[in-house]
Amino acid sequence: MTESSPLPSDTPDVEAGPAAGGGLSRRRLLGVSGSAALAGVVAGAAGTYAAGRASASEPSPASAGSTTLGLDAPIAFHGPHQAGIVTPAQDRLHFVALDVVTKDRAELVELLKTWTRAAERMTAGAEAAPGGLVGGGPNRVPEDTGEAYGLPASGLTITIGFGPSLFDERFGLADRRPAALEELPEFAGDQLDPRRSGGDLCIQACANDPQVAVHAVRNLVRLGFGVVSVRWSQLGFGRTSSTSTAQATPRNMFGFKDGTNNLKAEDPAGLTEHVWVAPADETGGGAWMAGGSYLVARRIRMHIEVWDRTNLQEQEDVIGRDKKEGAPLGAAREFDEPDFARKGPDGSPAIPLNAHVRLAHASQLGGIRILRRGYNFTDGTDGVGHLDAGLFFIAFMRNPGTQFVPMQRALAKADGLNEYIEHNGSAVFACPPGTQPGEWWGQALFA
Ligand SMILES: C=CC1=C(C)c2cc3[nH]c(cc4nc(cc5[nH]c(cc1n2)c(C)c5CCC(=O)O)C(CCC(=O)O)=C4C)c(C)c3C=C
Ligand SMILES: [Fe+2]
Repeated sequence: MTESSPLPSDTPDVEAGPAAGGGLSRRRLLGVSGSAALAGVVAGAAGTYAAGRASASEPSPASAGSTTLGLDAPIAFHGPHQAGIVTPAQDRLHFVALDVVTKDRAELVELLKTWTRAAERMTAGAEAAPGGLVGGGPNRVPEDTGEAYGLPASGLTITIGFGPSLFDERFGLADRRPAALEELPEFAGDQLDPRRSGGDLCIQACANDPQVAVHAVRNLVRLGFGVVSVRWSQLGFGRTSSTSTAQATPRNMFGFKDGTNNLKAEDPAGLTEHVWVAPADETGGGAWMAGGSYLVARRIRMHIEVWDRTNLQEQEDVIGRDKKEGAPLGAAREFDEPDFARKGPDGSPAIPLNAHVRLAHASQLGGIRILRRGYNFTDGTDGVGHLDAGLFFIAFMRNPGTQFVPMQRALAKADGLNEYIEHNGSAVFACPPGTQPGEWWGQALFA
């Protein structure tokens, strides 16, 4: 975190990614004096990364690690899409859903402008506002809360979304609500808690340092005092997806590799087809959402004490992959294609009919895919001796009604996992496209 006022000059045609493959840190940025110099460093670093992604030196999945991915480095804020969607998933999450408490449209617009400027700064490794920590002098409230001062940018991304409830009568947005932005229907088995669901706005802050992610949300909430109030929030301590082939697949709280067959940044055709809203999408929301994406969040409690008393064969049958390697049952390696027709030694399907990966696979769902970007969570205990732990499921897609909804319906109906999990929070948001320098989040929506 630095004091200077960066104006990150990004490469608009490059997907948001680590702006410096070699680990540019806030400590190194601290050695650069002046905002122009800092902006130059960030811009140059972005160029380095853009060149590196296509080069032969890109890390292989096996070698992907903190050094090669530059986990301290800043991620480019500007671009055609918001960062934090196909950005290689960072390790930590702070997600917050907010309600707008003002009735004044102008106040909301002003906040979105202020938030955009603060997000540009914080993702570049700077304080939320110039002179944040102490620059206002002893008689003023500091403009930055301070807990990330001296920490590197840590790959921070801040992604904003607009919930269906924002498009009611309050702000004159009713006729701008995309048809795709509907509250999710109730699914079989849902145990949703309204205190963990919904919201007018969301902010997803991801970083490789939890303090940096929490600092980002805290400062945006602080800036929104009197305009927005926090409805619910969720911390995530470990990613449960890979969104880049350069990342090793992480494990979820059931001990299984999660994110193997995910959409990845290196598959632009797949992202165009399944993730980014196209200008011509009739349900997408029109021009203001083109290049954006829809975010579905589900807080899924995992009954790990029950799972931990379940034998390995049953665990693998429920998922449809082996626990150690992550290979589809009947195959040998993690990235082998699942063969759903294959029979096991006893003549029954090698991947059971109610296995999670069979029911969620595109081949069983008319080609539907989503980009998963969830996090493990543990929120203490439930008062009767069980960990309140699970998966904070986040997924991005072009249309929740034709992607998440049919997929979750299929899972809710037959998934063997249902015995071990419970969905207790739910929300959907429209994440507008990325911004260019000088623009602000949602500018085209409020135009
Ligand atoms: C509606 C979408 C999904 C929900 C909800 C969901 C919950 C959930 N998943 C796991 C664990 C795993 N999921 C895996 C694969 C997988 N999951 C979904 C969708 C949802 N999961 C998809 C589309 C896929 C890919 C299927 C395929 O094409 O093969 C896997 C296997 C590894 C992988 O490919 O990621 C695991 C493990 C849990 C524990 C969970 C709820 C708590
Ligand atoms: Fe899954």
